[in-house]
Amino acid sequence: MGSLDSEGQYKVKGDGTFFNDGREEQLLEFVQQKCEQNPSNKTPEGVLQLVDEYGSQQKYLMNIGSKKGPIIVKLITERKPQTMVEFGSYVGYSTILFASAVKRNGGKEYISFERDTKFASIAKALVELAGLGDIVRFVIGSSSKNLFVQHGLGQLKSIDMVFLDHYKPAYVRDLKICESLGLISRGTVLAADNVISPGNPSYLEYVRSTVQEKKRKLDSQSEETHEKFPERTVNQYQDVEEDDAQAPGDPNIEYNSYLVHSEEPTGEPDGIEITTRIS
Ligand SMILES: C[S@@+](CC[C@H](N)C(=O)[O-])C[C@H]1O[C@@H](n2cnc3c(N)ncnc32)[C@H](O)[C@@H]1O
Repeated sequence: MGSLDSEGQYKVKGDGTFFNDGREEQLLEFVQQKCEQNPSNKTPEGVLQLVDEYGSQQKYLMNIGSKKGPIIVKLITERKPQTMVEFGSYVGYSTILFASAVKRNGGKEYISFERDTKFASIAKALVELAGLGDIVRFVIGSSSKNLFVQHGLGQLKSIDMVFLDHYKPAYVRDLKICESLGLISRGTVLAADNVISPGNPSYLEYVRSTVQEKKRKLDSQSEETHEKFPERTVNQYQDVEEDDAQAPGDPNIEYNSYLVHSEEPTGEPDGIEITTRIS
């Protein structure tokens, strides 16, 4: 992966548009050109290095980056997941970084859920350039609906590790769907990005709750709301319809959960919540 020192930090996000303004197509062209000029770039490390180069020298990209990424690579190396699922591919940075680690550690499949067709096709092109087309499968559309679809088709039977990095209010909803579908087994590990920046209090509350607390909440039928998220986070994908696929979850599942502090590729403080099902 691209090893960036403090001088190689990504461009700051800024207050305006920070994605879907042509930069993703520009990135793909940049990486393709560099790979044509020098085919030795066509490896996971080579492609990630080029994406990092674009993010630090041209425009900000909402990738996990080279500071938080290794936290999850270490988990993959320790736990050796056979099947890993990711929510939110964007341009495929985390897909390449984590699928490469899954493959190195004997895993079979990396399934990446991405709502946006254009982002998914850019991610797919970069994954192919990185030589990981044999292990990565993209599922395009809303993650919540597609979890039901994939499960119904028999294409998703169990998950060993999950990386959550999509619409922040959907973390709890998709985890509950996975629980209800029986996809979360004892030992399944969840790694949730951005729990400090922009933050995800509802998710942290859910994975840190006791069985009794979850049962009480389910009994009182309290609804998930967007109240605990900054307006910018709720409206980030405002051009898409709100998801209606839901499931109650399994309150009997017990998790062990802890926060690992780290940084965004811009240097901004952030953290990853690591959660393991213990019973
Ligand atoms: C922060 S980016 C992902 C970055 C990527 N994981 C990485 O680190 O390289 C979030 C992505 O989630 C996607 N997304 C948002 N809501 C989604 C949903 N409900 N289902 C699937 N993808 C979603 C967005 O289109 C966007 O590409």
